[in-house]
Amino acid sequence: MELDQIRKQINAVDDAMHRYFTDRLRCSEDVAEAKLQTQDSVYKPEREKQVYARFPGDADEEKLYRLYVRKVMQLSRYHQYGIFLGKGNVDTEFETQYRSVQTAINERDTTDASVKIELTPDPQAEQGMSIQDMLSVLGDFGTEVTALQYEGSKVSVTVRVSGTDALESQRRLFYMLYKESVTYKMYVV
Ligand SMILES: C=C(O[C@@H]1C=C(C(=O)O)C=C[C@H]1O)C(=O)O
Repeated sequence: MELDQIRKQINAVDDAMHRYFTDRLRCSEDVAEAKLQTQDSVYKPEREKQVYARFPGDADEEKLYRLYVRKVMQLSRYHQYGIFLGKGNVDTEFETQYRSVQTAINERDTTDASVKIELTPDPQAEQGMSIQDMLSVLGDFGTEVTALQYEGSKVSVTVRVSGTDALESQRRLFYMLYKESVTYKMYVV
């Protein structure tokens, strides 16, 4: 088959995947609404395990599909955190930390600030993401990581935040890290 023809097929598959992805995200929105009603949490590791378990094979297609679905679920959670925050549903502890970072950035002469996030990821990822997942998500959304330190079970990630607008645009990302870590502290350095 001609390369052009195969690429047309790929485009058609991409169109279908885009439609399915959007459908899945709509379902995820409905789940978020239901969770908001019952004050339930976004991340459900047991459910995610069930999702993987439906595709248990050892073939490359199955293994790669599980990795793909992993990313899809990460984005699905990110989307749900957006819905939670959009409805003002945010943990007080996070809000306090976020506000003090905001104030500190406001009080600076320059807009260029570094925010240090000290967190403890769950080694078994029962609570959420591993540090590798977190770095991957930070990278996905264009957050610049300027330092990374491992201190026992804790990790310190320093990120560049150029002003309060930049902070606001990263709020959801930081909230996701907060919700999916065992401990979380962020401050301007
Ligand atoms: C959609 C849900 O929320 C989260 C996202 C999931 C998904 O995208 O499949 C699965 C479990 C949760 O971590 C859910 O709880 O079903």
